[in-house]
Amino acid sequence: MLSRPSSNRRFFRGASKPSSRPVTSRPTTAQSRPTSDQSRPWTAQTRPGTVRPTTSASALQEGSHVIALLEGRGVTREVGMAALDRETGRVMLVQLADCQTYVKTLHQMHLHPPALVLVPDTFLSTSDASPASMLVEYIYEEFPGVPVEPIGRKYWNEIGGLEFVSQLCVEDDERAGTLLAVANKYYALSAICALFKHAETKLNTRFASGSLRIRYVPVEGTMMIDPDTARNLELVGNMSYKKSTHSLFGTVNHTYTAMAARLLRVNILSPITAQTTIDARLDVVEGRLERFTEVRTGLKPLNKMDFDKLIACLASSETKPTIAAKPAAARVSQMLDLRNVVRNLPALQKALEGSQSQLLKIIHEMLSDERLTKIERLVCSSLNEDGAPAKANCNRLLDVARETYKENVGDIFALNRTLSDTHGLPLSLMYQEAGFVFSLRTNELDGELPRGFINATLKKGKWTFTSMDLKKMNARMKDALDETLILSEKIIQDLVAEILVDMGALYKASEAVALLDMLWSFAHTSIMHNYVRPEFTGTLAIKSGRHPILETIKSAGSLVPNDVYCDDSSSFQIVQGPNMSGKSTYLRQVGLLTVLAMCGCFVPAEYASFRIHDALLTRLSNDDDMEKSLSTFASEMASSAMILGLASPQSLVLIDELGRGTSPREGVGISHAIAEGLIELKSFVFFATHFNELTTTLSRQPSVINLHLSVQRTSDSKADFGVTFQYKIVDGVPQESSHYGLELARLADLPQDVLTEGKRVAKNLAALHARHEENSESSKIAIRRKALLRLRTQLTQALDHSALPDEELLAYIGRFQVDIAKAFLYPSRRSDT
Ligand SMILES: Nc1ncnc2c1ncn2[C@@H]1O[C@H](COP(=O)(O)OP(=O)(O)OP(=O)(O)O)[C@@H](O)[C@H]1O
Repeated sequence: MLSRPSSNRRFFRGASKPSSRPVTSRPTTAQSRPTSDQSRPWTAQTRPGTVRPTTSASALQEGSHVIALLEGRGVTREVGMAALDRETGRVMLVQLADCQTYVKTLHQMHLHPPALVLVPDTFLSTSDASPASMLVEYIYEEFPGVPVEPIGRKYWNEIGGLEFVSQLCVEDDERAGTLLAVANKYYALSAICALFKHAETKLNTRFASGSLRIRYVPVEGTMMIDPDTARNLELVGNMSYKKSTHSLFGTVNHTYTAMAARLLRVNILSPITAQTTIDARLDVVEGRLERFTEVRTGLKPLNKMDFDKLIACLASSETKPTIAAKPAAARVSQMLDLRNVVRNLPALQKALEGSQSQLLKIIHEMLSDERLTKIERLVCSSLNEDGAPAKANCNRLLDVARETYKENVGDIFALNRTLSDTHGLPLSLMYQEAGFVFSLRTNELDGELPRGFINATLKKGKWTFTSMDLKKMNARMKDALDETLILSEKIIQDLVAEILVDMGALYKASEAVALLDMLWSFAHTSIMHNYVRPEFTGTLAIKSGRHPILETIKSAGSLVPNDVYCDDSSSFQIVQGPNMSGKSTYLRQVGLLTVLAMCGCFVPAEYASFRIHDALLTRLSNDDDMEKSLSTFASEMASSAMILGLASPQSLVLIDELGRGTSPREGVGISHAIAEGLIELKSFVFFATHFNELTTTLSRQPSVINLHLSVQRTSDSKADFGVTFQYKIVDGVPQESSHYGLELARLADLPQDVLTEGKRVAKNLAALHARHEENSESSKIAIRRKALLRLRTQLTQALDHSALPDEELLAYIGRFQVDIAKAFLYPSRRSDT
């Protein structure tokens, strides 16, 4: 899917007003969906299954968060958000200034997929005269099926929010920082207040004091990837293939624990921007994760474990506690899981002992917390191997209840023996939900059951029945059993209360294991697929880069590696080539490799250097616009507006074919205008287009570079359109004489004289165009400008990143002199690459 439906609404705001909707009903985008090939863009015709989503699939992962959102009414669109993961008990707070399309808020919501969204009641539509807020409209569109619930305005209270944070936030090293960070965040605090009020009153859940990991997330520390981009690049999921591995997440996910898989997902959707942190992660992966095997052995017993979920279960309790045997049994099983976790941590800690890497040292330290040993001792000494409380003597009442239970069971067996003797029948006992019953095979009963037996039923060749005495004994036994469990629950509750004091250590251990597991997964992937360590130099330079998802799908050797080079002097790259030549794949590869590198993972290439980007923004062609019955043009314009609004010099922008939905002349005009806007912003832009004219109209811009995907004419009739796709990126504009469109026309059996005339006109036009270009004074100026810009970038690069000795550096700089002289003396020898 990809289109931001609401953005289109914005685009046509004058034409149609968003409809107001009742709280529970959600718009169905499928209603007026056209058939799949109706008005399909021509470029997408025969593409075989590249990994591409085909349905809206807005939820990249099943939601488990309750998200409370509050928006300021001012011009700045300040949004506060509090998200509680119901499964893991993590709470995230964020406050940001958003734009008209709420792309940042939606991005944060995708990072914490919602199961329920809470908004102030005033945000929802009450009548046609008072429509729902735009933010709510966007949520309906982006997360169809997720309920949006109104919460009374009085519950959105800043002071109440701060009280909740200071009462519930776990006592650890980050607590003080969290309290400080949220102190002046009015919207985020109000949102958390409404969230916990809702948890108490509607979800019937209360959290123990100091038991939740509440964090304030500064949005600046991560690269912004809008939800459409995440879907189009198939970062965490794809809808074309059933196999979940056909996504970036699937490609690098070899994690054992659930926490690590979650961490990986969040990292891929919002990679980090702190270079020191990225480098620390890369150091670990480069050492191929010291003691790779030992770490794996330590992680294996934790397979599928979710510490966070476990800790959250321990920390939460029902607001109206029901003392019953069932929750008691669940508590016992949670304690057993906790025991497994704490028992297995020392193996991991040992595996990291004496590590060289700074990050591994920190993880080792987090796992060496003495409080973990204390918890282990506490749990192990409190539970038997079967999970029953071991400290029998610690509670006399429990002793008595257990004895009574045993006696009751003994009495039931004695009754069975007595009745068997009295009636001369081989009676046996069976345990059912309501307690014990007598049973007899049909062939063991000759005639009728003796008097005194009741409720006889025949099932699968067996009679089962009971007696009044047995019923009474069952009732006594069940009472004793319930009493045992309830008393055990009390003991476990006391144990939990003791553990809760050291909750911070458990959360820390969970974080440490998640990070270690994720890094192990990175190391494993880079060994398996031969990835290399990326550098961060400010220049995007990739040698023989491979599309990481395509690499796992294509047969060995069939994937063509490609190079990328982009710096300040070549920040706008026009990528051309006929249909199916690999343009989209090339663009996506640039995006995917950047994401991998910024997560701290190695990348599939022979060499790779990146810039740290603040945002990855894309307009990638997709078929889902059709499904959402949106005009291609409207969708393109909406995403372009979003990109122009958010892009900065630090952004990476990928645009695949603009201007498809309008006339060619308008298409060129609009593409040109958008391209100029992006050039001015100085973002790194990869711009795939079929409009040859752009290479001319943009040629005056010194930072524009032309590239194309090479194809070769072939006599092989089996080859597509009489050409072979080489999927290789090469410098410069494609040769006008190629005329692949005419080759295609030949296949369609156009008369020979029409083809010949077509070729003649196309050739003459190309020659005319080339002559004009060569002689034009302005094109000479453009070439000189380019040369100067390149010189400046090369000199800055050399200053910032060169590790060459002085002499070699001088020789290197000397070569720039030659290039610049050539550009000024022979400007007509174009070298725009
Ligand atoms: N480097 C490559 N190595 C091998 N196969 C590739 C490579 N790049 C692309 N392909 C294959 O070529 C097909 C077309 O690629 P892609 O969709 O990127 O082309 P395109 O030029 O964007 O096409 P269109 O203009 O029709 O959108 C895909 O199925 C893909 O698997």
